Amino acid sequence: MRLVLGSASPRRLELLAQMGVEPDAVRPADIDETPAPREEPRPYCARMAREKAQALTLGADEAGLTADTTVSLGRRIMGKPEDRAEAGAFLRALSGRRHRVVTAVCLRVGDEYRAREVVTRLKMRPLSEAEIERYLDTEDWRGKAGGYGIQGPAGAMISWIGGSYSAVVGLPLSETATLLASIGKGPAA
Ligand SMILES: Cc1cn([C@H]2C[C@H](O)[C@@H](COP(=O)(O)OP(=O)(O)OP(=O)(O)O)O2)c(=O)[nH]c1=O
Repeated sequence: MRLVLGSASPRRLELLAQMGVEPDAVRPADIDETPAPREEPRPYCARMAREKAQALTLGADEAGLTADTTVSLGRRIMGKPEDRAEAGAFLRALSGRRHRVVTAVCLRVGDEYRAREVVTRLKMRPLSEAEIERYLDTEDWRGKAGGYGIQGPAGAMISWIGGSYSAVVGLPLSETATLLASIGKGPAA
């Protein structure tokens, strides 16, 4: 069976490569990422991963892998910031607080959807306004949920993590390996 990665994220491709998996094709799935009224972060994230999988066009011999990463501060959903001002607002809200990063991964095989969700807890140390502005200047926040990337300069802002580092970066390696094993692929096959 061929594996199609339904993602435009270079991180997801790299994380697959880290476990020795190279997809046969990469087909980014474009969906509407607007949360529903009062939708909570975890169900929202699971719905996004599933809708990305549903949006994929797959051949009969193809399985599709998609994922979604969402930062959650209490019930608040923080997706990819629209602009610098929104990234700054996210960071000011996260500064000195604990939050969660939810990553949902979905494997579509025919009309069957096999899904996993991973919740990682993190603590961001208090950030000064000057530090936030310097980070925003790096542009590293672009395209990253919550307006930060733990794998870049923002790694120095995270004082504690409980859960899966790879899930925060975009793909939980262990759970993805389990899903891929169900189609005979990856390190756990
Ligand atoms: C919190 C955090 C998120 N991110 C990234 C992972 C995801 O790429 C992004 C969240 O956006 P997503 O909507 O999950 O993914 P995407 O739009 O980049 O790609 P696609 O939907 O095509 O798969 O934030 C980091 O790289 N590091 C981090 O520390």
